[in-house]
Amino acid sequence: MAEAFRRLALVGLGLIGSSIARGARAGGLAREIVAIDRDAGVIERVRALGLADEATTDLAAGVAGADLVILCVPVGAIGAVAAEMAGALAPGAILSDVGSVKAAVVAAAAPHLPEGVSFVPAHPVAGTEHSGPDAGFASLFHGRWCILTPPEGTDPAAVTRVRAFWEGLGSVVETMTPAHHDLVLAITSHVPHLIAYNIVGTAADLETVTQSEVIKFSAGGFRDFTRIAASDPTMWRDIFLTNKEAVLEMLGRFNEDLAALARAIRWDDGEALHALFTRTRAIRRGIVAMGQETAEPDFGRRAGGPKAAE
Ligand SMILES: NC(=O)c1ccc[n+]([C@@H]2O[C@H](COP(=O)([O-])OP(=O)(O)OC[C@H]3O[C@@H](n4cnc5c(N)ncnc54)[C@H](O)[C@@H]3O)[C@@H](O)[C@H]2O)c1
Ligand SMILES: O=C(O)C(=O)C[C@]1(C(=O)O)C=C[C@@H](O)C=C1
Repeated sequence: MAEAFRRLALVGLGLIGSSIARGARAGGLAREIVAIDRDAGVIERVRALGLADEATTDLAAGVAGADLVILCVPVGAIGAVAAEMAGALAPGAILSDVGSVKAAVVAAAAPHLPEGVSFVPAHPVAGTEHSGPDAGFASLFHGRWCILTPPEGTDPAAVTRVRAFWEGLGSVVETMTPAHHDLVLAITSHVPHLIAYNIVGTAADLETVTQSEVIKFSAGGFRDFTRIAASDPTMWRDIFLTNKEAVLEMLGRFNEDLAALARAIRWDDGEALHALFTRTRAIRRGIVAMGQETAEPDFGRRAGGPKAAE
């Protein structure tokens, strides 16, 4: 079993921060857990739920003496939080985060970090459409990827400890560059969310279909989109604004393929439609056969999700 951290400081006790708190406690991954959130109401809930040994809105006091600090705030807030707490970090501490975008997080946080603090950015590829400390659960990361993107020159011992921490939470850990991470997640997570936000918005705007009809007849496919489109607005605004280039690149490809589909429909090209739908069905069946519903495309690396890789 991984060596437990002495004092784990979690900044931001929403879905992800509170799931880490629950999982770290269940797995004995930290001797002491301190919860820090700028929202006093969240701190109150953390206390009521008994998620941490200490809970505070005071960032500097909370991170003082911690040997692992994990930022679990929206991506757009990470730079400011890193700047505010930098002076309070203990020498030898490891700083990490869980942001859904990595290059922008590294650029925003790294310049503020004092000598002797190792930075090991992480992204657990697991979540739900819910937010806040009540939404978290200890098994959220079980069997799910956690991607580490340590900047060049990061102390390998710090990377090893963060890897062991995430494995202790049940994740399967992989390391890659921030730029590669952002490209992969643009197509597997960010663009799908954009599509969901867009289709639900379009349906809600239709003049010939009233809001109540959208709700009444929503079933199957559309209902799945509404779940994703219920995801946190602040979190997703920040993701799109900080992973702009990769999202626009993938959106460009998506738009081209969508135009080809529209053309096939217009010109009664049933063969083209059938060929694509057959290919996509085989992809889904392959994923299910591997026992991993949420496998990532391999981008020339390897096919399948964590379970397939085991
Ligand atoms: N929700 C998901 O599915 C998911 C999955 C993987 C990673 N992430 C990433 O995890 C991070 C947190 O997401 P979440 O879903 O837990 O969000 P959340 O909205 O549930 O929680 C965020 C918490 O951060 C707090 N916060 C915001 N700004 C702060 C600041 N400046 N100082 C201190 N606390 C602050 C908020 O009060 C809130 O309690 C984001 O960076 C997101 O990209 C989310
Ligand atoms: O399952 C969901 O609800 C999610 O949106 C989780 C999801 C994803 O796209 O898979 C969303 C954002 C995160 O950065 C990681 C995971």
